[in-house]
This record gives sequence, structure tokens and C-alpha cells, in this order.
Amino acid sequence: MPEVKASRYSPWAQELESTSIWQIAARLPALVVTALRWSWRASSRDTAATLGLNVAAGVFTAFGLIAVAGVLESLFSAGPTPDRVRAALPSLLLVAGAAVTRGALAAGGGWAQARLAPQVERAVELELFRLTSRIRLEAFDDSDFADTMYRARDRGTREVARMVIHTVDVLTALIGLVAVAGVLSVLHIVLLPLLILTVLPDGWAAVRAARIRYAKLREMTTTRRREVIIGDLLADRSSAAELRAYNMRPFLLDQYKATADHVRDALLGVARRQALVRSTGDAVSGAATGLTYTALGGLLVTGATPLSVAGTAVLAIRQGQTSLSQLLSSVNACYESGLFFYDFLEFCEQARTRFPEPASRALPGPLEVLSTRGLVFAYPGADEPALRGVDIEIRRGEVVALVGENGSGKSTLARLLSGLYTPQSGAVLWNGVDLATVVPEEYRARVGLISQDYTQWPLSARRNITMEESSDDTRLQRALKLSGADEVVAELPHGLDTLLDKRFVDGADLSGGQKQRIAAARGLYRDADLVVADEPTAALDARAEHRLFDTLHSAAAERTVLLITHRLASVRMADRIYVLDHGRVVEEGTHWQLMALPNGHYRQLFSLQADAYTGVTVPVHQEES
Ligand SMILES: Nc1ncnc2c1ncn2[C@@H]1O[C@H](COP(=O)(O)OP(=O)(O)OP(=O)(O)O)[C@@H](O)[C@H]1O
Repeated sequence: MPEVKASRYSPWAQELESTSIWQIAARLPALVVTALRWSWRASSRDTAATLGLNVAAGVFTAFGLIAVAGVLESLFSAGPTPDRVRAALPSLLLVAGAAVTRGALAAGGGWAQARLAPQVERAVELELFRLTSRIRLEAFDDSDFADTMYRARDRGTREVARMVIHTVDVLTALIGLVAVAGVLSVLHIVLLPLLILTVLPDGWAAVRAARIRYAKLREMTTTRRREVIIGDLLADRSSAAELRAYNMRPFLLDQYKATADHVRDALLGVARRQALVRSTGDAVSGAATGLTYTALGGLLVTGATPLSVAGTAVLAIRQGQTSLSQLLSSVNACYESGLFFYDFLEFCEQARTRFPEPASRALPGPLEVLSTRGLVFAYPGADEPALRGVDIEIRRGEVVALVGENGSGKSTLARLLSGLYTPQSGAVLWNGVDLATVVPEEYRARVGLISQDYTQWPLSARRNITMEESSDDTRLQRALKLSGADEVVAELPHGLDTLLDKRFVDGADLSGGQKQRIAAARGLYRDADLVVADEPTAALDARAEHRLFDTLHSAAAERTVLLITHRLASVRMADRIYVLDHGRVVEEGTHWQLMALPNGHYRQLFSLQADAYTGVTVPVHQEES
């Protein structure tokens, strides 16, 4: 299967192949400006310091090179050597001064740069999750958009800070090149071993700084995993419905912020320690640079090392080569980051087009009647609509059942009635008011959804049921009892306070049926007008199933119940049954009315099930066709 074999990056790789380097280079300046804008928003002070200090360090590198040229000019002039060395002394002092200043500026710039990365990453990721938790639910069924979202999450968010850093590198290397061009006519030479000595302390500092970062990241593995898990809940298909149904967005965003703040603070600590190590390395390197020039002076005074024109030229060329290769590699890095960053920007743009339509109307009182009018809904990219003009009605206090074969559209209809999907045409009406005009959070708060694909949240059992910080004990105990979740909680090591996630210490895992009981308790706990139960008993044992159906039927005394199930024996008592087939309501009525239809769809399905239990067949006339 090609889609399984393809690498995760294949969409990106394809785009890369079809986009020429010039096209990407042309959009690079705009990307750099956008990245700088993000960075400025995250921390204007650190952005300014990163740019200012690094560019200033580049200027001092160039200045040092020009000062070296001055030294050489004095040394190569006519006259006795001691006089020439003396004449070179002011330039030598300038060289040393430039090196120290450059070192200090680069250390400051490096610190600001290291501070910037976690701050920009946090700001960008928070924006990503603000978008993923706000987009319409059907956006998760659009595979192209899912790819865009994955690429944005996988690398895109990290690349903004890198773009800023690579931009600085490009500017610095450019300044170095200009300086080399200016002094190419001047000749100079440096002793190789001493030059290596000037590089070694910096190398040590770089290794040490990398180790500090690695050790911290390792220590924070669990925290970072937690961050990823919360992030997944905010952006994953599996939790998207309940996140919306139970208005979990503010809570999860707060949780994410708290964890992300912890990671950010730890990384700022790493940045401080790294800056210390790097400045130590830079100081030793600076001293070694001074030593190099002192030794060079000594060698010249003693006449031990004659300077040759060729050697000096080689040095100047080498410097030029270094600046050039730096420029190339930073442009390359900028280009690479730009690709990933573009993914992120593309995602933001696409996500904003998938926000729910703004609605401001309040819910018009408690539910009297919920109805649909010509409801049509197609999933993104689907050839056929899942619902093709559905009209149903649910009145207060009724138990209404939706039945039909797999894929007939029951869950889709339930989600539209729960306000999770928006119809392409037609409307869902609450007391006659179109739900598209009502504030979604207000409506969703009046619906208790027992979802077919429920989420087990990595929270305590209590929070898994209440889905809100405060809990009403009377309602909680009632929901536990009605759903049979009381038996589940009784077996948990810390009762309602047990964490329902095996991935953490003291976390507990539940069986499929136990999870379903908790999900049922969640729908029953909510003080809702309408309970939507979509296959609420699929994983339950016979006793629990019987109990829950009894509960749902008696719950209708205070609430309205929409029940979707394949256990047709349980819908016999429903006030009305709608039979769906290929996205249409094909039959409607009570159990006995539907059983009276000679070739009825419901009658066929019911008789098949009844047969399996009793061996008694209700006669079914096969359609003649
Ligand atoms: N996320 C989705 N993306 C695209 N198509 C979907 C999606 N979910 C369902 N469908 C399609 O929509 C149609 C209706 O599906 P739906 O889940 O509403 O059926 P159902 O009656 O609830 O089925 P079941 O009894 O198996 O739960 C089916 O053809 C299904 O393949």
C-alpha cells in the first residue's frame, strides 16, 4: 500500500520537488519578515538583542580584520624591525580590543538567542492549539487538512525561532565577507597551532553547552510527554467531539499553558547556564587570541619567522572562504527552515477558514421540541452525502430511537443534533430556532452526549465524569448508580480520585465495558435537556446493558432521550422509532406500527435478532424485484 510505505514527509518532499529553489528563494524574504514578527511578539527585547548583538559582533570581527591589516602594513614598512613592531602596537591593541568586544557581544547575542527560542516556540505552539481546538469538527475528516496540520505540528512550529537565528547568521556572514573584500590587498600571516589554540576553548564550550541542554531535556522527558499528550487532546480526532461537547477547550489550554510554562522556564535556565559556559570559552579564546598576537610579535622581534607575502595571501583567502561558507550554510539553513515554517503559516491560514460561523443568539429556553428540516450533510471529500434530507422530531420527555444498518447515517445525525457538525443544507431547530444562529457552547451545555467513540481523558475518574472542576455530589452519585459506573469506581485503588491513565504512576486502566460505563455516567451527570446515547451499550455485559436501557427510559421523565442502538429489543418501548437507510428516513413510528408493515425494514431487522434469541421467526415477505 503506497500510502503506508510513503514517508511521513512525503507530501512535503513532493512539494519540494515541484517547487524550484528560485520560487522558495523568492518567498524567503517575506518568510523572514514574518518569522521576525512572531519573534518580536514573543519577546521584543530578546529579538532586538539577538539581532543587534550578533550583527555588532560581526562588525567587530570585520573591524578586527581591518586592524590586523593595519598591523601588517606597519610590519611590512621600511626600517628596522623593532621600530616597525613599535609602530604596529596601536593597531595590535585595536585588534585585541576588537576581539574582546566581539567576544562579549557574541556571548550576549548567544544568550539572547538561546532565550528567544523557547519563548517563540511557546507562542507559536499555543497559537497552533488555539486553532486546532477551535476549528469545526468536520475539518478533522479532511485528509489534506490533516496532512497540513501534521506538518505544522511536527516541525513547522519549531522553525520560526530557527528562521530568526539563521537570518542573523546570514547578516553576520555578509558583514565578514565585506570586510575580507576590503582588506584583501593587505597581507598577513598567523601561526597555525596558536590559531587552533584560540578555537579549542570555544569548541569545549560548545560541547559543554550541548551536554547541559541534553541533560535537561532528558530530565524533563515526562513533563514534555505530558505536554505532548495534552497537545494531542487539543488537536486529535478522537477527542475533538467531546472537547467541544463538554467545552473542555479553556481547561485544556490552561493545562497546556501551565506545562509549557514549566518547560519554557527550564529551557531559560539552560540558556543561562549555556551563556555562562560559552562566555567562559569565549574569554579563554580571547586570551588565546591575545597570546597568539603576542607570540607573533615576539617571533617577529627575534626575526625567527619571516612573513611572506604568499602566506598572508593564503590567510586572507582562508578568511574569505570561511565567511563565504558560513554565508552559504546559513542561507541553506534559512531555506530549509523556511520550508517547514511555510507549512505552519499554511496551516494557520487554512485553519482560519475552518472556524465555525459566528453566532450570537442565546438558546431559546428549555427544550420543548428538537426537529430537523431537510438535513443534508456530506463529509469532506466524500462522494456521497451521509444524510440526504432528513426530517425528524423529538419532543420533551420522549424517548426517540434511531435504528438502521451500519453506515446508514445514525451517528452523523446524532452529531448534527448535538451541534457538533454543521449541515450543508437544511437546519436543526431547537424550539423552532435554527441552531446555526445559536452560540454553540450554550447549546452543547444542554446536551449530554454518550458518544460511540468516547474518550478516556487522562484525568481522575471524578473529572472524567463531571468534565468540570466543581462537582455536584448528588448528581455524581446518581449518574454513577444509573450507569453502573459505581461498581467500576468501587474497584479503583483511590476511588473517584484515581487517575484513569496507565501511562503515569498510580494510573489505572479500565476494560472496554468499564470505560463505557464511565462514558455513560458522563452523559447522565450533565444537567442536560437532551441525552444523546449513541450505541451506549456496545461493550456492556448483559446485566449492565439492561440496567442502562432501563435508566435511559426512566431518564426521559425529566429529560429527552435520543437513543441509537442495534439492540432492537431495547427500542420497543421508544415513543417513536426512525429507521434510516443510506442517509434517509425510510420508516417512522412506534415498534408495533413498524412491525405491522409487511415488508418493513425494521420488521426485517427485528425478526433477524428475535430469531437469534428465540428461534421463532416473524414472517417476512421478501421483496419481489
Ligand atoms: N469521519 C468520516 N469521514 C467520512 N465519511 C464518514 C465519516 N464517518 C462516517 N462516514 C460515512 O458516513 C456514512 C454514515 O456513517 P455513520 O457513522 O453516521 O453511520 P451509522 O449509521 O452510525 O453506522 P454504525 O451503525 O456502523 O455506527 C457512512 O457511509 C460512513 O462511511
